[in-house]
Amino acid sequence: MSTESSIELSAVLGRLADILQTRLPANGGDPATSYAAKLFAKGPDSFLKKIGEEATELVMASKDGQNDHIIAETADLWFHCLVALTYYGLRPEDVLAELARREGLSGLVEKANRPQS
Ligand SMILES: N=c1c2ncn([C@@H]3O[C@H](COP(=O)(O)OP(=O)(O)OP(=O)(O)O)[C@@H](O)[C@H]3O)c2ncn1[C@@H]1O[C@H](COP(=O)(O)O)[C@@H](O)[C@H]1O
Repeated sequence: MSTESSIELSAVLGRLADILQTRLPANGGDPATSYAAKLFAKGPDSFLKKIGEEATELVMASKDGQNDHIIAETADLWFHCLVALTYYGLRPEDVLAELARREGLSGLVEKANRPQS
């Protein structure tokens, strides 16, 4: 992936997070006109349940192997994850920073170095 498209990726997520911020009850989000505001008004169980559902739908779409369906379900999952991040006062940039921190660190090595419990 080129640097340009990765910058656009961050920009899209950042813009969506900015919009979600305006949907919080404290910022005047209106459940009558906004799906995100409706989720925030209902409370965390509403969007946490959606994350579970969308993850399951992504698994099923992946099993079917239809790319457009996989993309749509991933978008739904990412959207609801962003709703959760916003609710908990976090930003997509926080997640991207964590992924950047992990860059080049093999998952196998990281797991082997975890403290024994
Ligand atoms: N990216 C999205 C987005 N992706 C998915 N969705 C909604 O997420 C829901 C997904 O739920 P399902 O597919 O399960 O549909 P459903 O079964 O009818 O949903 P439920 O009734 O079970 O809740 C649908 O209502 C989609 O429209 C989204 N809603 C909003 N956005 C973005 O968020 C912005 C703010 O949206 P509002 O808060 O509605 O103004 C929009 O401008 C968009 O950029």
